[in-house]
Amino acid sequence: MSVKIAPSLLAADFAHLAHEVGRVPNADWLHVDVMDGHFVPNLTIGPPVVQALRRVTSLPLDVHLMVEAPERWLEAFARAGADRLTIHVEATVHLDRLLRQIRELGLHPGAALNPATPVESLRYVVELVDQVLVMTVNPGFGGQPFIPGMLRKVAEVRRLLESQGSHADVVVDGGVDERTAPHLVAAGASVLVAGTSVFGDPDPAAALTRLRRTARPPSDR
Ligand SMILES: O=C(CO)[C@H](O)[C@H](O)COP(=O)(O)O
Ligand SMILES: [Fe+2]
Repeated sequence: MSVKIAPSLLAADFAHLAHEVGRVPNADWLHVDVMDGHFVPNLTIGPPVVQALRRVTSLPLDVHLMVEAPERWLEAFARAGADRLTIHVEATVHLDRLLRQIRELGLHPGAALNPATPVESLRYVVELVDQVLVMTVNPGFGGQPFIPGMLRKVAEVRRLLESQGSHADVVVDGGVDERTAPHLVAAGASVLVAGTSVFGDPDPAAALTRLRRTARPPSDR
């Protein structure tokens, strides 16, 4: 299974988003971080920006909702043209219902875990998700250092999925770079979200290619 790379636009130049999207033609997905100033202490972007991005790219738009009461926003992001919609398990007491709603809207549902949230919280929704996002930093900001303990968690998520016959993607988000990527892939990650390590590079496409290479087995680099 080849690893997918999803550059995070959080680290791109917001004044020139269309240009930034054009700098990562080799991406598999584009990761869009939505923050509401409540679930996380930061505010970013909403459906109008996703709609604008939809007009300038055919890459899958992977929307990561870091918002309270995500049920208020599912339809709006579906209408805006999101392809994949990930909600945090900590943000709702109706995880099962919302994951089903995302599927009914025609999108790929995802569930995200903050660093302190146990993998066990996913046990009864495995069949409802196309991806599990493991936060490898605390959500809210780009450019933070990777939390090493999350490697064990990635492996635990992969084991839980496999135990139920699920081939859902395991997405890792936060502090992913050429140093951490090989460990994350070895632990079971299949999608690497990378903001700073891609858009912080003068040549984001080259940085993405390097990241993809480090994610391969050493014999295949
Ligand atoms: O969800 C996020 C933050 O909450 C971002 O996707 C993540 O931080 C990516 O940024 P970086 O690669 O710079 O760590
Ligand atoms: Fe994210």
